Amino acid sequence: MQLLHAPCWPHLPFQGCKSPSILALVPPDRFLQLSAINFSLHPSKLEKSIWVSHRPSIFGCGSTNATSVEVSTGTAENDVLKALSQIIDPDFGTDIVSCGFVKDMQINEALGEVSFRLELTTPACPIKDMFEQRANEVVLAIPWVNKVNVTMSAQPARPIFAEQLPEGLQKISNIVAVSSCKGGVGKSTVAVNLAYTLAGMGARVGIFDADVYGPSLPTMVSPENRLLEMNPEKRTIIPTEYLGVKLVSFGFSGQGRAIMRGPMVSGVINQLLTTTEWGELDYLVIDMPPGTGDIQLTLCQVVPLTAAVIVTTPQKLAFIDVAKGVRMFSKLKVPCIAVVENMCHFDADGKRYYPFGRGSGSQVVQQFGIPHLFDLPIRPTLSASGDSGMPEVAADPCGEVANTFQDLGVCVVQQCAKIRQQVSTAVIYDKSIKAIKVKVPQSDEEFFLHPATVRRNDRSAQSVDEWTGDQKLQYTDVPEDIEPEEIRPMGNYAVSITWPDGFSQVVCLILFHSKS
Ligand SMILES: Nc1ncnc2c1ncn2[C@@H]1O[C@H](COP(=O)(O)OP(=O)(O)OP(=O)(O)O)[C@@H](O)[C@H]1O
Repeated sequence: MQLLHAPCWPHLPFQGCKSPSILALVPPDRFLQLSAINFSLHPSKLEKSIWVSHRPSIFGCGSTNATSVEVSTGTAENDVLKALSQIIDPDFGTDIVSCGFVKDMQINEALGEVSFRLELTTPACPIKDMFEQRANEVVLAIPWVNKVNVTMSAQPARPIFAEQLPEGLQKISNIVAVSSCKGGVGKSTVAVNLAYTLAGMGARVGIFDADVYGPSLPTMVSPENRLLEMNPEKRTIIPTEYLGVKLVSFGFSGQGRAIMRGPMVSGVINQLLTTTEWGELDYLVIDMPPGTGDIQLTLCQVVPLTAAVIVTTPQKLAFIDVAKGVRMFSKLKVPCIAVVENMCHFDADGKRYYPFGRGSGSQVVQQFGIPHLFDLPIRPTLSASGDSGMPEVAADPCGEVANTFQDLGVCVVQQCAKIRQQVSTAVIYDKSIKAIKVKVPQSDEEFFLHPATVRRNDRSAQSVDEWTGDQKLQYTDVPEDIEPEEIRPMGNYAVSITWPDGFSQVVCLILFHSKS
């Protein structure tokens, strides 16, 4: 049988990580052959354990634990859950109960009082008010209910292998790269205004200006403190802040523009990014240096990027550059979620002009299957606000530019949540048939794995001696009827399975390219 070739995920911090089990992602027909072969072996002989099929797809912002309705199953609870299941998350196309948003339900049947929490993965969820309002409405419509108390919360998804990341990055839920392949197309303008839009939506946000040669951030914002402070004991950098957004740029280091060679630049960027005390952030927006060379590649490998937004201008020539950027992210397995076509038109004398031509953005969208395209017109105010140190979306939050950024912000929030959700809905435990169910997104196909086999195939240091490779966890140590207690997504490409003995098994989802 032909073996499958597994590409590595260079942007994930696997180095030094204690060999997690691998849920390899293979075409469904391969899965059955491989699983049969693997599972017929004694676990000590297994190199990689479980084989699952999966492809990236879907999006939304609810909690990512699809099996976590924490209620008993009395009639009253069933009434409430049934009512709540009428509410469909428009992004996931699934009801909020199946999505696992409903938590901590408490019911006092005698008084007709119901309380529960709707847990989302991001405080910036654009439809959180709709969820809250509809949840109140549908539960109040139950005949025996007199009072409903809905609380909203957000449980930001933890980054993959958080403990393996540099300390400063450990509490950042989503890292979004804003990239262009040419300079001067408006990448920094988009990065800064996107970041302030996300902050305006209620998220905790940081901006990292990774352009060492020509940092734009110091011009575009006006923090009181224009120099980064160091924590001398921890040897870390404390970001400066403007209008509630944390900021780090080489331009705030007091060293002006850099005259450095590529490897030095990479070193400086990585040091700035990873030694910063970012604290808890929902989104870190990275204003990437223009281009697709070593500096950009190294940066992508150091940080676990959730997604990328590509900025371009309408010229035909720009298309070629953008294509390079999309290919770079694709190689690094970072999903490109949106293209912003900047300076696409301007309005004058009641007419619309397209000074750089039309169609390059839509060509990118079509050719590379990027789902969203945003047009940003030429606006003197956008340029002026950039130069004045006050982002346009903050200066004029109801203006046309702010509206476009609001749409982009909603897109980023939804896409980031969906990227995580695809992992959580890809792997869940189906208690009724006592099997770990693995769903192939964008298809009806599913696989069922025997929980004991999954547990036995763990390859972490707790189950296998790291030095000798000898099996520590013996086949008979795992009861045949073991059931997982919880399956949680970790970052884009892994789930953590908690077992009754408290052991937390990290299982990676890795896309396989079949060499058939
Ligand atoms: N839509 C727009 N309308 C008017 N001016 C704009 C627009 N977008 C960007 N600009 C202006 O164009 C100039 C370049 O923009 P910006 O610095 O964002 O580009 P960049 O791609 O980040 O450039 P670099 O690669 O050199 O950092 C800035 O002065 C900015 O204010």
